Amino acid sequence: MNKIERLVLASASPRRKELLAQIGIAPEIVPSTIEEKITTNVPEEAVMELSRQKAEDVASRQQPGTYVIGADTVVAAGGEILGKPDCHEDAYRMIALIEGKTHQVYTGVTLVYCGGHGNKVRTFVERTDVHLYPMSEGEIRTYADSADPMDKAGAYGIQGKFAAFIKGIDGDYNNVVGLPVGRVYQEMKQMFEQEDKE
Ligand SMILES: Cc1cn([C@H]2C[C@H](O)[C@@H](COP(=O)(O)OP(=O)(O)OP(=O)(O)O)O2)c(=O)[nH]c1=O
Repeated sequence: MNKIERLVLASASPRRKELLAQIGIAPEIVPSTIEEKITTNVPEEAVMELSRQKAEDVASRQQPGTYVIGADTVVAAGGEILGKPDCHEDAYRMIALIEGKTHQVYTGVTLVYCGGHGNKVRTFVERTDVHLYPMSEGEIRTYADSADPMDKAGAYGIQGKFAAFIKGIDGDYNNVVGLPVGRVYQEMKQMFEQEDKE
């Protein structure tokens, strides 16, 4: 992992930056400015598609030798894909849908290596199942009216006050917070090894 000439995180999410910092990676931050477009109802495919759009948008403005990381997180519940809520009412609706049950969190990640002769792209998706305790109407209302849900997929943050309602998870915790850093590291390592062979 010491061969990176330049690493760029195509994300405005402070959580993703912190998760990379936790494993000793300090990328430059260049958030993507594209309008995100989903062309599928399958959550795994949607997050991979969006992570790729973000990473490729930023990669198109980078010098050769740069690695770019793009990511996207959604919650899937009751056949619906839940992104960030539009307003507090929307947050209430999302939390009422997921309380007392199990839902899935998917994060799609795309790594782009900007080569001199075209880019190399690697995309993958990580899933975590999250089990929630039942919530009263008052608990849903208080949480939905707070600032916490507004910038988060599914209208909750496992890392904040919402922890009071988390019964357990199956899978990677960091994936729920927005970036499965263990998997990202392993995939980057494989990408570098491939570069070395070529
Ligand atoms: C479910 C869940 C999501 N989230 C966050 C992770 C993501 O930052 C956010 C989902 O929005 P995203 O669109 O994936 O990312 P973003 O808008 O924050 O940043 P960018 O598009 O620039 O990359 O929800 C939590 O922080 N905690 C949680 O428990």
